[in-house]
Amino acid sequence: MTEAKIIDGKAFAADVRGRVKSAVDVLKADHGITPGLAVVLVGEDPASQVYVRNKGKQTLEAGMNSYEFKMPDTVSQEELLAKVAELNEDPAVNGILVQLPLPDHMDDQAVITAIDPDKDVDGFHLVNVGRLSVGATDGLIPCTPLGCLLMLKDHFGGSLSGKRAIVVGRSNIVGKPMFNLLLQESCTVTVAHSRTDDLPGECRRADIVVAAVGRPEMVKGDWIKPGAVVIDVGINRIEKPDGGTRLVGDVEFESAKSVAGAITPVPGGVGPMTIACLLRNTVTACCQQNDIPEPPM
Ligand SMILES: Nc1nc2c(c(=O)[nH]1)N[C@@H](CN(C=O)c1ccc(C(=O)N[C@@H](CCC(=O)O)C(=O)O)cc1)CN2
Ligand SMILES: [Mg+2]
Repeated sequence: MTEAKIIDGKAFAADVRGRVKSAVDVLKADHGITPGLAVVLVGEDPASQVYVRNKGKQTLEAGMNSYEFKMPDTVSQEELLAKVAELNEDPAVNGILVQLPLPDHMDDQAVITAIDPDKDVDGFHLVNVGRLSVGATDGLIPCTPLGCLLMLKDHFGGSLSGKRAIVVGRSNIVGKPMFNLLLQESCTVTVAHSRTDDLPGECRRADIVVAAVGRPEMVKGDWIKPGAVVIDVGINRIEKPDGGTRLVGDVEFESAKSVAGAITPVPGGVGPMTIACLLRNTVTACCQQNDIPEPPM
């Protein structure tokens, strides 16, 4: 058995960003419009600070306007909601993202609900959840599942029709939207979770495994059907024997790569696609708000 193809998420994301930039160039040249993305960060979580900085940097590199708002973790939910309301009304802002997780004293869903669904470039608003579940074409799709789908479609040369897929994990942010996207692509989809009976057996039936449980290296190589495509959404920091730390996914990479047909690594797999798809969603939102056709991306 040959080793799996390693899907290079970094290169793939760079390619998506290049296509987003070309689309932005078209919007500027043909319509005089520059898309704008507003990102709100509450508190000082170190990982969130890095993600928000990268979002701002990549937004500018794609030729779009970036607006960054930092609020202390002592800010009240009312103050955050007032900021969201202001961004909803700002015509220069086409996309709004509130970085998660929010501090404990805030209700994530209440904040997401306050975002104008047409500017909800995270795709987390109930209106966008509904649009995705009925297959509407005007919805905004959550960035991480969209990134997974783009990589899968590329791998299979476009069509996923008839593939047996399993999504391990049922979160609102990844598992459930991933289920809907794969179903829309005419896959036969199983959603597995902590109560699933015989999880290894369920995984072994799948041509596509999307692991999004948040448990380090839980999915083992002998759970994978030979030749299957494995998309690892997990980002888990674990301790090394020498006391340092390293990032691992939800899949045991070494054992899985000798069985799978293709596999995404961690880091450098799905992660970079999240921000690339955020930029893509911002262009999509901008085109929808201005009633102009979306340039190919
Ligand atoms: N409002 C949102 N909050 C959060 C989201 C989101 O999509 N919307 N997703 C995550 C964080 N996130 C972006 O916000 C994100 C996570 C990871 C990566 C990434 O590129 N990861 C790298 C590894 C990075 C590292 O070394 O730690 C990789 O996997 O290669 C990008 C964006 C939660 N919050
Ligand atoms: Mg609309």
